[in-house]
Amino acid sequence: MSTTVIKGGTIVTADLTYEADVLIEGGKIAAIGPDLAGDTVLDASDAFVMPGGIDPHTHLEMPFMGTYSADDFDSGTRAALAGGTTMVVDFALPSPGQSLLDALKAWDNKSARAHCDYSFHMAVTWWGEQVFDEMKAVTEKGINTFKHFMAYKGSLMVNDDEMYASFRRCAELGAIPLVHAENGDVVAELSARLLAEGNTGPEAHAYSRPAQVEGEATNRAIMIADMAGVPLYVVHVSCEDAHEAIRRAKMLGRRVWGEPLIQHLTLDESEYFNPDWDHAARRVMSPPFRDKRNQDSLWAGLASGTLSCVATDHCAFTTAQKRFGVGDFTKIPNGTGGLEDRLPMLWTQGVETGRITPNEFVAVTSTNIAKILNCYPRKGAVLVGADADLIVLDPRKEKTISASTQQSAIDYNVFEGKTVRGLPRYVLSRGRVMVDDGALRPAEGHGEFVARPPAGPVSKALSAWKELTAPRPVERAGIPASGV
Ligand SMILES: NC(=O)NCCC(=O)O
Ligand SMILES: [Zn+2]
Ligand SMILES: [Zn+2]
Repeated sequence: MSTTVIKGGTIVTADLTYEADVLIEGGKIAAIGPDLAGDTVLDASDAFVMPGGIDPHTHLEMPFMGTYSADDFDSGTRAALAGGTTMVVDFALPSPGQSLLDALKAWDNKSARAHCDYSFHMAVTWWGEQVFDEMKAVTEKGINTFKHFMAYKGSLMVNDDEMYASFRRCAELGAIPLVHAENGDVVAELSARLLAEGNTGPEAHAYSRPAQVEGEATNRAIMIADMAGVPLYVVHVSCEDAHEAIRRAKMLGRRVWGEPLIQHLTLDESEYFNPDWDHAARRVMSPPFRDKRNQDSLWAGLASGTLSCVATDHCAFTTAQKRFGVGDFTKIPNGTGGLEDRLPMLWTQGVETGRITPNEFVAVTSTNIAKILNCYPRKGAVLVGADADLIVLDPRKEKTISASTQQSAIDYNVFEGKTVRGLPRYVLSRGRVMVDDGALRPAEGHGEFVARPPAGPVSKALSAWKELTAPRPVERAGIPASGV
């Protein structure tokens, strides 16, 4: 079997920085140490060898708001690899009333084109006995995360009773619920009022989703998860109100994780006031971009560990698709891209500025989520036996982001014109060189599904604690527990 060696680099993991070569055989890391030899040699001098990025939040070819997101598993995973991401986790989305297993089949078909490894979260978009039953079958297929939308009233949103029932089921199965935390009832009211008052442009999207709707919903989801006895993962945390709820819960020992997006960390609400309608509409996403105070809160969360992972929520729509909402901001498809830009943007605006360390960079782009999703150390690690999903990141390699050179299928880039460093010299997916001296070498269909079993360490520990502290009847002499 032929071997590859990455030579002369500095290995950076979530907790260590040291010089060593990495030997790869059969798609796995076979040895780490000095003076290793292999059939193919990749030069990592003056560069960092890290676990490939894992993006836990993508929507590829997703049916949404009357259209489909424009990047599919072909262009989406090419974009991922070009930016140093070697695994994506996409959302299988049953339409209301649809079987979860049918939705999974549909996502399975789409993912056949993937260039890098992938996994799925399952969305709970409606509730009933069938969903309850199928959740078990879904976990048996290697999916241990279930997403709940607290917004998008009338389409994807679930109510509190449904969410509580689903969270209880997750607790029984050792699965983890995810939430999109915005108060969908309030958003619907505000949107209707704004439209009635003649606020029809993309800036009204931001007015309709103030930080309070996110803070309220985040706190509510945390409390419901605590009552259901299950950990909770909050996607796209964009503001201090939501971060504060997560921080407070963590300090009380609750098992909650928060995921900011690279867009919310680096782009602000002024984008919505741009006089060019297309410019503003291209940046419409939920939650919307916020002000500097909220951005500072997210950066502080990454540095302090109260926020855990940086994702993209990559859900890209073309300008033509965005124009569905001319005259009515509620019809602008919600979503932005970012898969190719997440790592270089975070390196440039996070590590180079000193907001986070290189080790924290690895933690929040790869290792933390691999642990949460229960696929560590197969993914997210530079360890003997781990999948050889690796990047050789060159801290001096520089580019200016431009839609004209991106892999994504859309006609613009929300980071257009930003100069970034920390680009991949090499990217390996299970040992196969996908980016070679900076050039993408795509391999459609190379990507494999990553099964993630339930009952990971945090789920197990929390169930043990909840069992130990569960309500119990008090034994009283002479008084029977049940009536006579
Ligand atoms: N975030 C967004 O605006 N679009 C994608 C769907 C979602 O995550 O809410
Ligand atoms: Zn969302
Ligand atoms: Zn999303």
